[in-house]
Amino acid sequence: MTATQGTPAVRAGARAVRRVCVVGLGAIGRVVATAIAEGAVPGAELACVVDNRPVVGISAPQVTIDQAVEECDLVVEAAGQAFVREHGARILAAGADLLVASTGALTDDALARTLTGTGPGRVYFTGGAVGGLDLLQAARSLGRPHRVRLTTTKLPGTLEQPWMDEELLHRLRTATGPVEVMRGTARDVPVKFPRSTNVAASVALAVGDPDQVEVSVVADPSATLTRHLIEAHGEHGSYRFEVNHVPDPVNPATSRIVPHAVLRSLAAIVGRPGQIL
Ligand SMILES: NC(=O)C1=CN([C@@H]2O[C@H](COP(=O)(O)OP(=O)(O)OC[C@H]3O[C@@H](n4cnc5c(N)ncnc54)[C@H](OP(=O)(O)O)[C@@H]3O)[C@@H](O)[C@H]2O)C=CC1
Ligand SMILES: O=C([O-])CC(=O)C(=O)O
Repeated sequence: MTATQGTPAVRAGARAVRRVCVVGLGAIGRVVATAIAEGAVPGAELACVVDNRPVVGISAPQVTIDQAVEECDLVVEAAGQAFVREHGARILAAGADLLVASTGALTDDALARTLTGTGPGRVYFTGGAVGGLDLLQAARSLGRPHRVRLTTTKLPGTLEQPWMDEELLHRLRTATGPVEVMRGTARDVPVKFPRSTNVAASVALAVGDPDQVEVSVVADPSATLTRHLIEAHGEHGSYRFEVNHVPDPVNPATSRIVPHAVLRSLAAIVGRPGQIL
């Protein structure tokens, strides 16, 4: 480090307030954008928003994604896996960082390679609706766990998909108790339920291997709370994290906690001196 680089003034300058764009102003993005605009995240200001539909009630300009990459230096994605696939690399190449909520996109090895190979922007993901990922990530350095399992239980209506046949849809719609609608790995499942099982991909990112995470997706008409149960066992220990979330009232596929998890992730990325991060 040179003498100039080491001066407090220059170091403080490197921590300029981050100009944030929120993409997707739905259940997650609206809460996130509103909080940033209100100054709830020290170190971040809301520069602009991007959405497919006209946005009202947010005090930042709505722009195209092309304009956004010019105007911001951090994009918070709350739009969907397709957005990450389509625009992720361009955002990073333009020099903006990307905080991903739709982590299911990242279990595509080719896309993950492209994103990790593109810069100077950096890719972050939020833990979103699940907890314990920091510990699973830490445990990884002691060796891969033997078994990792995620069981996600949601209201049947939140799990209906265009690819489902009549028989499965009928089972979902007439269920009087829990029905397993898919069993697979964290590589297969988030692709099949792109708006409902990103959590599987988030667990996989923590564990380091989507093929190692066994996932069971359960529809349960009595699941007024969305449940995610993570179980991991290895030589170094065993872990069990269970969360039960109130769903968002407008989009019950998404848990109400998720925008707040995104805000927490953002706060850690843009953290200011004077905060314990
Ligand atoms: N990591 C986690 O734990 C979780 C992750 N998620 C992820 O976050 C995403 C957003 O969730 P949520 O807020 O509940 O979803 P919503 O459907 O409530 O909102 C998404 C918004 O993004 C818009 N949108 C979609 N695609 C684009 C695009 N290419 N460009 C601009 N705007 C776009 C949608 O518009 P339109 O409706 O017109 O397409 C909609 O307004 C989910 O799809 C899911 O992938 C969700 C929950 C938990
Ligand atoms: O919000 C949740 O509980 C989980 C969710 O939709 C997802 O992972 O895509």
